[in-house]
Amino acid sequence: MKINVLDTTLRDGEQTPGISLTASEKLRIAIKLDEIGVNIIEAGSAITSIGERKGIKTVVNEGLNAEISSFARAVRVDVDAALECGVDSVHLVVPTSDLHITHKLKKTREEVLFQAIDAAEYALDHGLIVELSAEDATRSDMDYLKKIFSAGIDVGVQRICACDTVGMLTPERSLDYYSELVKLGAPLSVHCHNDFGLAVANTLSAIRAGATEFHCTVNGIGERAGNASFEETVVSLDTLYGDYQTDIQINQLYDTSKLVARLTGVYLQPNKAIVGENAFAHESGIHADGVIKNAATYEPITPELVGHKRKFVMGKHIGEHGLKNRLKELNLNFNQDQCDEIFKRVKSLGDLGKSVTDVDLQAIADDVLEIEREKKINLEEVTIVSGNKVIPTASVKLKIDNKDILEADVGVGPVDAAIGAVKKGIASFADVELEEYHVDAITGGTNALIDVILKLRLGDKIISARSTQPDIINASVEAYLSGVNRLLENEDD
Ligand SMILES: CC(=O)SCCNC(=O)CCNC(=O)[C@H](O)C(C)(C)COP(=O)(O)OP(=O)(O)OC[C@H]1O[C@@H](n2cnc3c(N)ncnc32)[C@H](O)[C@@H]1OP(=O)(O)O
Ligand SMILES: CC(=O)C(=O)O
Repeated sequence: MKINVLDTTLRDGEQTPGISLTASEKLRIAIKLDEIGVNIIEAGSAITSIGERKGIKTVVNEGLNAEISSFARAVRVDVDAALECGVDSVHLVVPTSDLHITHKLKKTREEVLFQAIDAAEYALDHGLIVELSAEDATRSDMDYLKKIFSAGIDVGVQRICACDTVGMLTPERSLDYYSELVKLGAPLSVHCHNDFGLAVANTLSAIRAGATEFHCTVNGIGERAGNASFEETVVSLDTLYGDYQTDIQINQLYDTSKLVARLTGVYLQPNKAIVGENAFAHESGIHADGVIKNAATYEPITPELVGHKRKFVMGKHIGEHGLKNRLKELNLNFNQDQCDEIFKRVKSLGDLGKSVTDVDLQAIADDVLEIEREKKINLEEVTIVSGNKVIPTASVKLKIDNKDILEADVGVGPVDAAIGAVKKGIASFADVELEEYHVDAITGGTNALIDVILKLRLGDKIISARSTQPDIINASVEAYLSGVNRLLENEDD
C-alpha cells in the first residue's frame, strides 16, 4: 500500500524551543525534502510572523514537486495568511478535546464545530486543499470527533488527520483508535508526539489500521520530546513491514538528518536510531568480530541503505579481531607480539576513562612498530587577539615541508579564528573539513585542562584527533594539526 509523507520539520520541528529558521534555511531544507520524495511539506505557520511568511513564500516560489502547506488555526485570518503565501494546502487545526475546548478556547463543542467548518469552507472556497486536523484528538470524545470530521468531509475537505498532541497513545490503542476513524472513508493522516517515546510505534500502528499519510519531522525534532521521526518511520515501513511503500529515497536519510541538525543547531544523541553517529559504530570486541565476519550479525540494515557509514571505534572494549582489522585499514604491518602490545596499550588508555581517537591509535602503533613519521606541517607560532571590543583575530606561522607560511584570519571567537588561519595556511594542498568539534573541561575551575576532540574529513577519509592542554586555543590547533598530518600521511601511503 502507498503511504504519503507529510514532513513538518519546518513547522512542528521549528516549534522546538530555540529554533528559528531563516527563509534561506527553510528553503535549503525544503529542497532536500523535495529531492528525497516527501509528498507534502508543511513549510510553516503563516500567521506567525512576517519572517515566517517570507520563508513560506520562498519555498512556494521554488516550484517544488511536493505539495506545500501551511498550518492554520480554524480562523479565517490564519487562512488569509496562508493564502497570501500562495501555498497549495492548509493543515487546518481544530482542538477537539473538552480540555482544550473549555479551558483553552473557552467555547462550547457546537461553537468549535461551527468555527472549524466555517474555516474549512473558507479555505476550500479560496482554492486550497484542506487537511482538517483534530488537535488533542486522542483525548477527545470519539462521537464528537467523528461529528467534526464528518462535517468536514461533507463540505469537501480532502483529508482528515487525528493528532496525538501530547503522545498519549500506545501502539495497541493507536491500532484501535485509527481503525475507528478509517471507517469515515476519507484519506486519514496520523500525527504523533513522542512524550513517552512511542511516536514512531504509534504512527506505525495507525498505518496498520489504515492511515495513508503520516506526519513526521527529520531527527524527530518538535515540541517538547518531539514528533515521530521521519527516518525511523520510513525505514521501519521499508524494512520491518513489507507491505507499505513510500516515495522516499532512503539512501538520502543520513544526509538529510545532517543538514537539518546543522541548520537547526539541534545535534543528535549518538545512539539515535538510523542516523545517529553510533547507529553503525562498533567498539565491543565480540560485535566487531561478528561484523567483520558478517555485518548482518550486529547490523539490522546496512549503513549504505540510509547513506550512513560503518565505523570501528577503538577503546576499552575492543577485541583482537577488531584491532587487527583497524590496523590493516591503516596500512600497518605488524606481528602478533606487536599487536598484543598495541592491544594492551589501547586497553590501558580505555581503563583511564579515555576514548581512543584514530590519532591516538596511530601514535600507539607508530611507537610499538618503531615507525618514525615526519610531520608535514609543524606549528611554529599562533597569536590571538580577542576581547569585547575587537573582532577575534588569529595569525599563525606554520612550517610546511620546511617552508615558512604565515596566515591570518578572523572568526566568531578565537578558536574559530585560529582554525581559520591554519585552514588558510594549508588550503593549497589539503581541503580538510572540520566535521565535529567537542571541548570538555577535565577538571573544574578556570585553570582546568581542556580536552578537545575533533573529527576531520579529507575527501572520503575521516579521522578523529584530540589534544589536552590548559589552553583551549593551543589544544584546538594541536588537535586540528595532528589530525591533518595523519590524514596527509595516509594520502601518501
Ligand atoms: C499542537 C500545535 O503544535 S499547535 C501549533 C502551535 N504553533 C504556534 O503557536 C505557532 C506560533 N504561534 C504564534 O505565532 C502565535 O501564537 C499566533 C500568531 C498563532 C497567535 O498569537 P496571539 O494572537 O498573540 O494569541 P496567543 O498565541 O497568545 O493565544 C492563542 C489564541 O489562539 C486560539 N487558538 C489556539 N488554537 C486555535 C485553533 N486551532 N483554532 C482557533 N483558535 C485557536 C486560542 O484560544 C487563543 O485565542 P484567544 O486570544 O482568543 O484566547
Ligand atoms: C497540530 C499539532 O501539531 C498537534 O496537535 O500536535
